[in-house]
Amino acid sequence: MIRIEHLVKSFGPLEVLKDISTEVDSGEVVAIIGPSGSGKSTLLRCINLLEVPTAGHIFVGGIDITSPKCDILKVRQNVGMVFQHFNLFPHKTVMGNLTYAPMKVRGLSKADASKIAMDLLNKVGLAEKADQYPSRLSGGQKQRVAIARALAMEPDVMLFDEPTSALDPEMVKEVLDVMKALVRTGITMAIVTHEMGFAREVANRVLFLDGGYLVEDAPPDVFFSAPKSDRAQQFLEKVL
Ligand SMILES: Nc1ncnc2c1ncn2[C@@H]1O[C@H](COP(=O)(O)OP(=O)(O)OP(=O)(O)O)[C@@H](O)[C@H]1O
Repeated sequence: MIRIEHLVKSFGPLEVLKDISTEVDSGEVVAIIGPSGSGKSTLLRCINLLEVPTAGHIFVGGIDITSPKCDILKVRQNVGMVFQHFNLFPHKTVMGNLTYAPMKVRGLSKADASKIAMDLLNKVGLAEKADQYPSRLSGGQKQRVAIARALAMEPDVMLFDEPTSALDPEMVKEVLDVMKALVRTGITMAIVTHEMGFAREVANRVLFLDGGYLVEDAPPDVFFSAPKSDRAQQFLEKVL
């Protein structure tokens, strides 16, 4: 579903991703972990072109999204993203947040977009909040709306950039539970996370980045119990 070939990303003279190659199969769930500043968010953001790679290629569903001919809006339609700070539209209701892009970008009628939105709000347990504005919601509820909003575009791939980092501890579980339910639907997911227990439980693979290098790419049982590199061992000693 996603193939990354020799990806390099620089910000001016600073090379933050260094020759990264990996693949994510359809239905796979990949956790991206590593120390602060190692390039995790930048890697994720390259997959929907929020960051434009400096070199290398990224294929999503067989399409080279790094080709100059590629339509960025089409890519983003197929690759949903959930951010740490929710990024909901503050002046739209929950329903308005969910129906905006499906109507504007996918050209759905209001009735069709509303039906998809209501199904999703039921799935994330927030149907009764459809007419509320984001400012009236808790952080956990906002993040569940953000997940539903991304899903309303019916993407093939979902990207999560530290989706629970900005939440109070008691709200982390409700968001992780929604994500676990999503995993069971078989959608392809890439998740930058500091939640090691969650990564261990739901991911098919762990990508460990350090200093812009993809240092390890392994199943969670292997990575967490017997990391190959010193760098991953040191990291795990600090976080587990
Ligand atoms: N837009 C930008 N302009 C310049 N430098 C950037 C930009 N975005 C990221 N960087 C730098 O790239 C490096 C990698 O950042 P990135 O946010 O990808 O790391 P991360 O592993 O996600 O970190 P964290 O866990 O702290 O979020 C850092 O040195 C960061 O300062």
